[in-house]
Amino acid sequence: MGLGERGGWDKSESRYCGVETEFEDDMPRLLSYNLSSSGFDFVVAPLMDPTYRPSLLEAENGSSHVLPFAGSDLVLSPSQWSSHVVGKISTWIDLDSEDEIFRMDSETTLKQEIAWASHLSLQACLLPSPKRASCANYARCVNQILQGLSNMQLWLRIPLLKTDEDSLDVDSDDLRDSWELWNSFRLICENHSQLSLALDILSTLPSVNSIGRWFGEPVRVAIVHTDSFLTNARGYPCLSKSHQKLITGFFNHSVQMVLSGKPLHNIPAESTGSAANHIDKNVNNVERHPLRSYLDYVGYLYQRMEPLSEQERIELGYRDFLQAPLQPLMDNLEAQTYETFEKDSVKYIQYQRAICKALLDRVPDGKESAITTVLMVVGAGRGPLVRAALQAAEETGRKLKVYAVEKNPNAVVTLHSLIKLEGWENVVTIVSCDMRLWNAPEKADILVSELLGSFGDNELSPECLDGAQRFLKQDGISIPSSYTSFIQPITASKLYNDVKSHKDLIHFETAYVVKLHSVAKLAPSQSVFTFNHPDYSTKKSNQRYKKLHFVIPCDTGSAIVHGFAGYFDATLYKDVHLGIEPSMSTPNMFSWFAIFFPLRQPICVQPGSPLEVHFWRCCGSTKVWYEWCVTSPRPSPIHNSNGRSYWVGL
Ligand SMILES: C[S@@+](CC[C@H](N)C(=O)[O-])C[C@H]1O[C@@H](n2cnc3c(N)ncnc32)[C@H](O)[C@@H]1O
Repeated sequence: MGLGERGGWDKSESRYCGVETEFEDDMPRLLSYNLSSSGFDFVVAPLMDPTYRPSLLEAENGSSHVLPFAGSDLVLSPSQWSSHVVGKISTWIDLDSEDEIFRMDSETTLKQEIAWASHLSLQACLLPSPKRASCANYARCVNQILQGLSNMQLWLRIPLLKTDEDSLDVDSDDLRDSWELWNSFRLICENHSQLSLALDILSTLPSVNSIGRWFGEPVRVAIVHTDSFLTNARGYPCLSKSHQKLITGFFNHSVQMVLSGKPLHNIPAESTGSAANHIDKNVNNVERHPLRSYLDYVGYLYQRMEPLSEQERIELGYRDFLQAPLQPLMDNLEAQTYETFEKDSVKYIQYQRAICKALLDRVPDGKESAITTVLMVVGAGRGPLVRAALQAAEETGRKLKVYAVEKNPNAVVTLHSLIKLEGWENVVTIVSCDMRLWNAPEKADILVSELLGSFGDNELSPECLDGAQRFLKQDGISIPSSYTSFIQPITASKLYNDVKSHKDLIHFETAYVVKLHSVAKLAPSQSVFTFNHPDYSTKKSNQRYKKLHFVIPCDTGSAIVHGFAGYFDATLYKDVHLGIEPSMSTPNMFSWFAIFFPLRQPICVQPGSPLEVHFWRCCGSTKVWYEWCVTSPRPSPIHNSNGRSYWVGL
């Protein structure tokens, strides 16, 4: 059973699907019935007889009773318990009941069952859904248990439910938005990383926006009820298009499935065996598990998914993994990093297209042999942009003189051998120097650079190009000619917990490079800072300040903001752009992941009411840094004041 976090969707893995069962005191029988021939990977089974109440038993037997657990620990091997059984905590418990005896019984039972599950080394227990909106005592007790828990996960069961605001009485006590229930529970439990979610998928689904929120939450399992299934023309269970999309989304996020409920479909006794039918037929007439056709359908949805591309496979290990940002000026990149960049052919194709257009604008047709364009690649690395420039010259028939300027002496070694190998000695001059300090022997027509970070200007492209602008002709062209950063609020429980695990302020005030995956994007991104090159304005400054208002769509419901995802888009030249802002990202380009600006305290936002955010780009004599804060719906502290935690050295 892949109950821990899986790396992600992978066709070579077996699927992980469990079944929810009734209490059965013969555990080995329960397992053999549901697993071996029936195809499930694990059972979600009650650990204790549901008729048991501590107070009744104590009254009858005093304290010397044996708890009515489902068999002793000896009935299964430790690995069977741990791989094939998820403990289902008694559903009758209500720790917020008005009835004190019942409440005490509930607490005792919860603790006894979890203690037993820990003794068995189960990987997870399913906690029943809170019975009421006010569930402080339940959450308090679970939090207490979490403090002493070794590795086990607690999956809080929550129905996937959100009603339209106007479809309920104002005074009704009915649950309107189950996310609120989850949110208050996990806040009381201080976002404990071993508290996660089991979502009950019902026959009616909430809006797409509202479902989207859950993808930023720690959903471990989706419990699909048989009554959520429709019936296809052949009498077999199937799911609506929106349910299919949801289940596929869960598969993509390593969420396991559990089937629950009684079979509601009368499967035709005889199957035709038609190839068009996706259901795996029981040709041998062996008695089938009553939920087998439901399991087959879920398996079919799994198999039907597009396999991951090679690039996605490579990136699997980076998903939702916080990476320390680069210090590109202070540090020198390693060969391995250059190699990764150089594999991204899409990036260089875009640069080549931009350089072609610039060359054609610079040198009109008919003047090809009369004019030599001086092109400088500043920050040339190991030479891929030099190659792109020379290919553009060949493509357009323009004559080129190239300077390759690079401050990393190790990359310069590679540049020298590349130029020899390619026979570019007569066209390319290598300059081993920081572009801000170089005294160029002549001025450039075209200045080509790629000094961009995930947030555009965060690797100090503006400061470096300010230094290089001195040797660009007055009418010269900079590629890129501009770049803009973007942010959007996100729910990102995993990232938040990872930042929090460091237990210090520094980590909450650092921007991380992350391959975002299990996040909910709560509103469209908005532009933050733009830089244009060249920039001859007299009051030029690279300091920036921007105030932004995000509005969470009304049908989303309330949501929690753990921080901001950051992106960039760069205009290389005219209509040639390159970037990672999701709505206009360059397809198949992989050089940049997004950036993540965390918040020290997650902020809950109501739909329709604005989230006001401030971002500053600050510049000192030795460093550049960002500061950020939220002012509405409630103020947050300023993050990274004076660049005390995170900065980029000049
Ligand atoms: C992101 S890499 C790009 C390398 C290469 N152009 C490519 O596309 O693969 C940026 C390069 O610029 C260099 N660099 C950064 N700041 C520089 C500066 N001020 N002067 C010269 N080179 C610089 C770095 O050492 C690094 O090799």
